[in-house]
Amino acid sequence: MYQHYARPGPEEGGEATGHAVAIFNMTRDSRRAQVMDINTDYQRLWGGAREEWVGATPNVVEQEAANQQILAQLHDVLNTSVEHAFEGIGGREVSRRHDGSCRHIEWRITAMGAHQHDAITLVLTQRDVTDQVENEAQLKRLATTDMLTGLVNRSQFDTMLKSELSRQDRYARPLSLIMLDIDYFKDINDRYGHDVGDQVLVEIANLLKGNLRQVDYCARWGGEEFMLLAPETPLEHAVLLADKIRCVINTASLPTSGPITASFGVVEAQPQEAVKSIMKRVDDALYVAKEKGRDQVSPIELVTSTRFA
Ligand SMILES: Nc1nc2c(ncn2[C@@H]2O[C@H](COP(=O)(O)OP(=O)(O)OP(=O)(O)O)[C@@H](O)[C@H]2O)c(=O)[nH]1
Repeated sequence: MYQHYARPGPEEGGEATGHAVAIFNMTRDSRRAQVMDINTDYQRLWGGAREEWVGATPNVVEQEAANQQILAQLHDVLNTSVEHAFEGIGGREVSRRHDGSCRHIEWRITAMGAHQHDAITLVLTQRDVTDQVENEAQLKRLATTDMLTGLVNRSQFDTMLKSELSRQDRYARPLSLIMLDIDYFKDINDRYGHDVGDQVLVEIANLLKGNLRQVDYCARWGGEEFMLLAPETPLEHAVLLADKIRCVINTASLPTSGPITASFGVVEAQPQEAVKSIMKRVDDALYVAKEKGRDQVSPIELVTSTRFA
């Protein structure tokens, strides 16, 4: 719910503009918190007149139960802190402002002085960090998404694969990886132009998304290559899945005159297998599908040692 502040940061010393502030007190024997004063930004955030707030319980967060819980925890921390040792608590929550809008509010509570007559005066500071949270989310999306297709990109897929491999090891569950590559994609670009090529990639990405389970992962690996990761799926089922997608692509109505085909490599993760190893095996399997004439699925058992022996 909240965290202790180790030490105030450099910009956290005073009441910066745009910070909602409430000064309140709390007594040792009761969990009751009573507002002594508020600033206008606090009024802007929570509504109400200053006179209504004085004597009322401060709003750390909007939700009544969560607010009570924070104040109860604050009381416990204050009662167990050695005198002068309370460095503050804080957190970040989504709260509804008085105007009805939902905002990310960062808050912290620090002491204004030591206990006096068993009461302590505290300062609640709140800052609207919604823009910052949304910018961070947008940056994360940009860093992990392939801009053309909207699928996750290669580096994000690497992270997912690593984590799924360790989960598969931890719980000894099957996990399969499918790599697919559109056949003769260069010809599509050459014949219809790069824009149509891009459109084909987008439509195939949508077909992939539409034919996978929610728990499966789908990424654009680069160019005309895609990766599918299917948790809880042994090799035989992954081969069936790959073949279903192969047929879907074959029969899809795409912005080209003839059908488009794709080749598939399929492998199931081995116990304790490293990312590098499974990637090499799936790439080898795809190579076999291409060598055998394309428009087909090649599971790892069919990979002969001729190329890599
Ligand atoms: N339109 C478009 N083309 C791309 C994109 N990325 C890669 N390509 C093209 O994809 C083509 C891949 O060609 P190749 O690697 O020769 O493979 P291929 O023609 O599909 O042949 P096979 O894989 O052997 O069946 C190249 O012409 C690349 O320029 C992209 O984002 N958009």
